[in-house]
Amino acid sequence: MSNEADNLSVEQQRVDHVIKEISKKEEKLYSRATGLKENVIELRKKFWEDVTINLDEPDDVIETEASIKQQAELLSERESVHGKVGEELKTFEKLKNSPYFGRIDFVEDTAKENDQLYIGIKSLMDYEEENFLIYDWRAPISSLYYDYSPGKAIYETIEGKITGEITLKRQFIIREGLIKGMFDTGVTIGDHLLQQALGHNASTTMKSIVATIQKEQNKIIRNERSDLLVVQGVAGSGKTSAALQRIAYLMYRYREELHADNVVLFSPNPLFTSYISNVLPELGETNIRQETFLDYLEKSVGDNLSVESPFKQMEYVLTENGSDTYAIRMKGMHYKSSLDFKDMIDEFSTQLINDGIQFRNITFRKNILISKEQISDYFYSLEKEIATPNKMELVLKWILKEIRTIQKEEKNKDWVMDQVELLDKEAYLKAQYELQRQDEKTGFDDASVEEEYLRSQVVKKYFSSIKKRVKRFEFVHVLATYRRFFTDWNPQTTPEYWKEICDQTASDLSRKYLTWEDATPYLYFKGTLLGDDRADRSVRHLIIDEAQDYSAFQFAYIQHLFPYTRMTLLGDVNQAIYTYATEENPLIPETFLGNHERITLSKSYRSTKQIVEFTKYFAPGEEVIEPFNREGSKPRIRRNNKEDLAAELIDSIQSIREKGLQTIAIICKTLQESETIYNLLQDEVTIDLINEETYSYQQGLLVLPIYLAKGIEFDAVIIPDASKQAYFMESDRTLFYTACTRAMHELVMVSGKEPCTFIEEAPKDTYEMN
Ligand SMILES: Nc1ncnc2c1ncn2[C@@H]1O[C@H](COP(=O)(O)OP(=O)(O)OP(=O)(O)O)[C@@H](O)[C@H]1O
Repeated sequence: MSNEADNLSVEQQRVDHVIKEISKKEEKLYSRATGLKENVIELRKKFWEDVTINLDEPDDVIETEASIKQQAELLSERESVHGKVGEELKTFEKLKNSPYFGRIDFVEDTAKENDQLYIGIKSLMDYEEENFLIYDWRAPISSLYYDYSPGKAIYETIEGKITGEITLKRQFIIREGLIKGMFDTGVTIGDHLLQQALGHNASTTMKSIVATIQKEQNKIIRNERSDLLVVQGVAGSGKTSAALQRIAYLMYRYREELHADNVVLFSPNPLFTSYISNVLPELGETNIRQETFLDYLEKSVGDNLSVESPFKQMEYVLTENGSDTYAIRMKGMHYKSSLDFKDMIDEFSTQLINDGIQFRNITFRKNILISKEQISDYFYSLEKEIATPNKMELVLKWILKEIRTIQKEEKNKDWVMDQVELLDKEAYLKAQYELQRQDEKTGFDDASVEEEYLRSQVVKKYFSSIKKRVKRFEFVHVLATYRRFFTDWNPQTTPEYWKEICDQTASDLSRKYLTWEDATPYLYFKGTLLGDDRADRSVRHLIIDEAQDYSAFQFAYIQHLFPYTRMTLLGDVNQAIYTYATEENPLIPETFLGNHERITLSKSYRSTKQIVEFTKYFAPGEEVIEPFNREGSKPRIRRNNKEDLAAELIDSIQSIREKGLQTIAIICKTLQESETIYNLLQDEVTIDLINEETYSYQQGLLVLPIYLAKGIEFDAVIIPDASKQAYFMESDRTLFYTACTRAMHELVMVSGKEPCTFIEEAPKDTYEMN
């Protein structure tokens, strides 16, 4: 037998041994799980039998409550243990299929013993719980695997640095318990495995990359020192992948203190949220809070305002050029994205200390209980030095006190008696029961007491909704105050066309419509009046993907909302598709971030070498872009004449499918164009149109606008109109680049007679034209 075959046989024996150990442990755990399950079922069935219920005396009621609570706690504790055991069993199943993916042999300088370490998605001890059979990829020692090739190596532990030598580095592909591939690697984590990982077809959900994490990516994943980590990575360089493995790493590293709801990920669109939703569960971790920034803002806006999505804004920018209001809105968009506008809001807020905040009347049955003037007078009578949100708290307390007084007076009015007469039998019975209980103590017992009681119940019910609204600060008319900013106030310095911008904004606000460019400023302003949502103090880590799409103002607002949160920003300046609104974004070096650490990723893994070699010529930024060495065919330009676009597209789709590629995205500049293409093709082929409400997609043929394809990848991309008429402005460059870089294996661009200038920037030998 050759040496290689020998090695393979020894390694397979070890895999078999590990699987046997897992099976033994699984069996033991399984019987524990069965016991627990029965226990939980029994507890649920007998829940009420084991609770002592006695409501006769107040003391008995308290005792009953305690007894229910105790029983519920016991049940929930058992359920949670049962859940954990279930999770562990699932992990065992995964490990039986593929126990590990790597091995390193390491000789510590002090020990001189050759340790063989096998690395997989979870740690595993043998049945006797004495030796590690598998090390978790996140364990400190596992960093050796990602950071070093054979030779001298160091890793860090809590106790300090450990030095030694790696004598072997081996990678495995194990499926269903069988070694399908085994490679001893030199410099980086072998091309073999990476080639395999990248050569497959696109999937509708992202996969974890733990077996092939690259050294640069590992720096992002394991970074613990920075409060603000900024990653600029070219398209397809693994930013999202690194972000997700980083979350899994942090959850492992800080497992005692960091829970899934302490970590928030802002993603670019709902499709992306579902695209990445499997990675953490695949790694055995619970999913964290994932939302779009739009979702986040919408939750806090209130006032029945409708918020424009960034996608609608982009659609407006791309399709409404030429309308009367367009130029003004573009100017407004630009200004409202800047920190100058934030300063302007601060200036306005400072002035509101003296006057100008708008309040709402507190009304009840069409009568004003407390007028807005009274509220305003009370507010402005408070010490000027007290911060506005604190003054609002004081106003709130004052209003509630006033309402309590009014409530008492209201009780004796006629309308209350009318309502009492309309009460149902149940309310009367309840009243009698209550009064009987009180009677035992007070000795009261007559009809007037009952009436009194019922009156107070009716008034209480009617006033409770007012109180709730007061507690939500609805007495402050934030919208009207913000509107005054544009109608009644003259800032010291203003941008060009400020008057027109103001008119346009005021008219939108009158319609209760918040454009995307106004959404963040509005919430920031609301925070200056009412204070910000305290719940966000629980967020310990915030990860922002596609960070280049955030304006200076939006990012400053995020920092203001999460002052104690560690942040990781990941993005690519080349894909900054909102540059029409904001040229400043958090990824541009030294913009406005303050203290931060920056990591750059320049290798692109998603697309074939041919696609990267083509797209890099028209990439907007200066970043170095290196392709990973995976071969494919050159991008193709098809110069059709417009009349037979459908035939042209179907022909392209067929030739792509003949290569065995399944997920083909027709990526358009706008939703409008996507709908046209969809209508053109829907009778000929099965095709899905993706819009901003689409939350997931199936493999197959899709049509979608560029802004919804962000962060996602497809086997093949077809750009149905890559002509000079479609992409001609400088601001189209990032759009075109983003669309092209979604392709893993094939890129086809259909152009008219004149392909767009960006294509012309690439040397002719980087593409084929027919
Ligand atoms: N180390 C790796 N091992 C295996 N696959 C990888 C690795 N790094 C990246 N990839 C793959 O490359 C593709 C692109 O990765 P990812 O989407 O994370 O890149 P990105 O930088 O976020 O891209 P973009 O900014 O263009 O959306 C994915 O298919 C991912 O699985």
